[in-house]
Amino acid sequence: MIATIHPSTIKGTIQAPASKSSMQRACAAALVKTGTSIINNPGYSNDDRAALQVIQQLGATVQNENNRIIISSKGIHATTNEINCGESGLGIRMFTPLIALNNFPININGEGSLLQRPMQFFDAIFPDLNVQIKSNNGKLPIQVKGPLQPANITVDGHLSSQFLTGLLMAFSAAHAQNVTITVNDLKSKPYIDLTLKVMQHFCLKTPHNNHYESFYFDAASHNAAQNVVVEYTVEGDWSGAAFLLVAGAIAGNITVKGLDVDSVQADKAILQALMDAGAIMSIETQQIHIQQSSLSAFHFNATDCPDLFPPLVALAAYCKGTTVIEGIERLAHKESNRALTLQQEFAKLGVTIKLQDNLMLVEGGNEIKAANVSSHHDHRIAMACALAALKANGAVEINDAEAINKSYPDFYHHINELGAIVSLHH
Ligand SMILES: O=C(O)C1=C[C@@H](OP(=O)(O)O)[C@@H](O)[C@H](O)C1
Ligand SMILES: C=C(OP(=O)(O)O)C(=O)O
Repeated sequence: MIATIHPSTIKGTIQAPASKSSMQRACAAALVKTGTSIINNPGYSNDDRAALQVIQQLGATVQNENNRIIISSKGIHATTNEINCGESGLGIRMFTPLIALNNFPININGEGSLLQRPMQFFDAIFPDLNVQIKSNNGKLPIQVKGPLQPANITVDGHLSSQFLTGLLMAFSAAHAQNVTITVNDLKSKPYIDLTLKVMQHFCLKTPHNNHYESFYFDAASHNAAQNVVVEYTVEGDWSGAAFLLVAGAIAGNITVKGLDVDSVQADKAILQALMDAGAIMSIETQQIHIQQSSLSAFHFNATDCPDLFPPLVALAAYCKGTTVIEGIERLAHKESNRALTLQQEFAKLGVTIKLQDNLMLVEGGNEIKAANVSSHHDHRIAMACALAALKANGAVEINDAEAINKSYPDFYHHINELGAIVSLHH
């Protein structure tokens, strides 16, 4: 699909999408909990759909009912030996340790960019947890045979927090007692806060977090709250809403609803970047108002919130001066190599991006040019280019525009509802 975005001004009120980080964790927690769980405000991005599929293959039943999902689980009992996690990095890294709780061989695969993303963490750690693993040189497909048994281990957290999220869930499911996961150099820390928060909400045994350096499951035995029906409301998504807020700062006068300013989501940090850029905003408990203003270059460290790079680059393109964003090492293994794809596609829009050590330097404030760009099948690159288009000197055509379905299927509709001129064609 091609999305053509014409120069536009946007105004009005819009609801933030459901967070796939919150939704996918809720699916996993509902599977681990046993009994009945109710999920309100469910997401329906491709990653969310993949998570619902996986928990059913692991024995849960899922019922859709008027904007809520009812999940029943009797614990983890795989009903198949072939599980596909779609294109979701979190999905595969969170569910693989849960899949490994079964005692027979299961093949795990994925789709699209996920086939290129690193999984060697599992090759390194699983033998210490009684899990036999065969991988394709540290990539998909992989085969695991458990059952996983919690043990004291030391893991490397620098590549991704997602593997740790999976281990924390699986240790909890296996009723870990008196066991510690030690983590070196953990990145994306707030995502672990979200994992622990969801685990707690679902009454799962939750470890003590010792400054993100170790996670200790104490000696207490945990009686799963089988008969308690847990109700969970999926949080509004700061990662997707970051694109709306930046769109507002570039071209708007808009209000975004449904975001929790007290959320532990990493990408809530977009507010700081917008303030540093001089955006005019009013932040209230349940809504954020933001309008176009003159913007200036800023300095931001995105090491722990790497998904903000694409909207930050679109913002920086409209900020006078050179914006510096730290943390490009975190971008190499996302849906695309995002430092390079941002550099390549924004060059077509007339924006120079330099990559220097761990820094990205964006030269902003010049006219954005009409261009034909590619998403590289990366949802966040597609959305970043759409924002850049809002005040360009002509239309911007985005190829492979359907990539947005991975996290934010309503994105083009939402900006169109706000008045952006968008045409979608095949
Ligand atoms: O746990 C999560 O929900 C996520 C963690 C982050 O990954 P890393 O921990 O690999 O940075 C983030 O980039 C990803 O989009 C979602
Ligand atoms: C990298 C992302 O997701 P995941 O790692 O879960 O595929 C993302 O949403 O930008």
